[in-house]
Amino acid sequence: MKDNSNTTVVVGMSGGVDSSVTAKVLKDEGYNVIGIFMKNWDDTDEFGVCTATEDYEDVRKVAEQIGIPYYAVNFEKEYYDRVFKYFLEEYNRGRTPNPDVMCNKEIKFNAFLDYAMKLGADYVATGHYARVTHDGEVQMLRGVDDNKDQTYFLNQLTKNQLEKTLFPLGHLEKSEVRELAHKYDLATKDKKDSTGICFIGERDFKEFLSNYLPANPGKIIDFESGEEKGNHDGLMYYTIGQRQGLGIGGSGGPYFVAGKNLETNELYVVSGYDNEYLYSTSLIATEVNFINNVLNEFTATAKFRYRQKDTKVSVKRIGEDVIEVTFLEPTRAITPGQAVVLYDGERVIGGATIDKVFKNGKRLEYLA
Ligand SMILES: Nc1ncnc2c1ncn2[C@@H]1O[C@H](COP(=O)(O)OP(=O)(O)OP(=O)(O)O)[C@@H](O)[C@H]1O
Repeated sequence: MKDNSNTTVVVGMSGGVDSSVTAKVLKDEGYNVIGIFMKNWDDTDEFGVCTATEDYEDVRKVAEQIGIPYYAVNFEKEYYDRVFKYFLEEYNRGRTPNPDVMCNKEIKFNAFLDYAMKLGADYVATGHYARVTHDGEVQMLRGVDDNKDQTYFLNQLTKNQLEKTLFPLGHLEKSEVRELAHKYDLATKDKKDSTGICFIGERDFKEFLSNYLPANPGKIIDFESGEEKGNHDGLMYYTIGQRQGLGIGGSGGPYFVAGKNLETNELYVVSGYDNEYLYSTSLIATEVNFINNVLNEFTATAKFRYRQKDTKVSVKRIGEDVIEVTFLEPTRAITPGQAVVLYDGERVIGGATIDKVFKNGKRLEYLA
């Protein structure tokens, strides 16, 4: 086996099963492993109890079981400035941001990675379901577990960041990771998977957001007939294509969110899942990140949201940081603020933020 004892890896340990197994696997491969827990959000509840304390307690147990040093660092300020502010600004603009993408770009593979490098680490590792190849030019590949692949959220990582990153779980299925946790009897072996917003966790989203942005109720309008259908609680609570939570029934439904008008504070809905107003044919995206070099025009497959099959697209660079993505077939519920992630088979080409959406060359202004 390769001698890894001179290679130091800092593992981001969340107190969850995936990062526990990550640390164990690397330790067994002979690396010099350090576990670090990040605290990026003050989640003290109304009783003064902080749930991060429990997670850190799990990090301690696992680190002691596998025999690695561990500690906690605080990036609350970085998280607030670089992720949370952006998150609020995007909602304010009527868009649906993706805080997990920003969190990976700015915190896990930036603030945290820098911190690890200053400690003298050669690599950072996380329990993400993705693969990175280091022989030859660095490339990012999808995780082999189709159901867990997290490359959608990692699309903003650059070659420089990936060169210093290991994803030891990328070639495993989630079920195999659980089995390993059981085999090694790790303290987190039966811990439930976390969901929710990166570092902020699971909460009542509406209530949470209303603490930061004033909710401004307004009218719900049938986009096709102009008819008033009811009232909404604030445009920020709705995303394109959504059905649930509109609170409108009656004739003509079911209704789906088709757009927003920030000036009049109106929410546009249309009737029927497959309504033509929910479909578009191309988009313009900004904040483009290509991991490896690309041509100015190429074909690829794309994901426009996390849980979605790939769609065939053609891509054209139209500015330093701007691409135009044209879909082979009209596509439903393309949402400004979300990421478009481009793939060449298993390989991640890169990603960008959806900015403007078009149908047959005409901009869909109503999407906000
Ligand atoms: N608080 C944290 N401190 C350090 N690293 C973290 C933290 N939260 C997440 N990470 C790292 O990011 C990876 C992906 O995070 P995500 O929130 O998707 O967790 P997950 O897939 O539920 O994994 P886990 O089971 O390890 O919590 C984790 O496996 C871990 O390596």
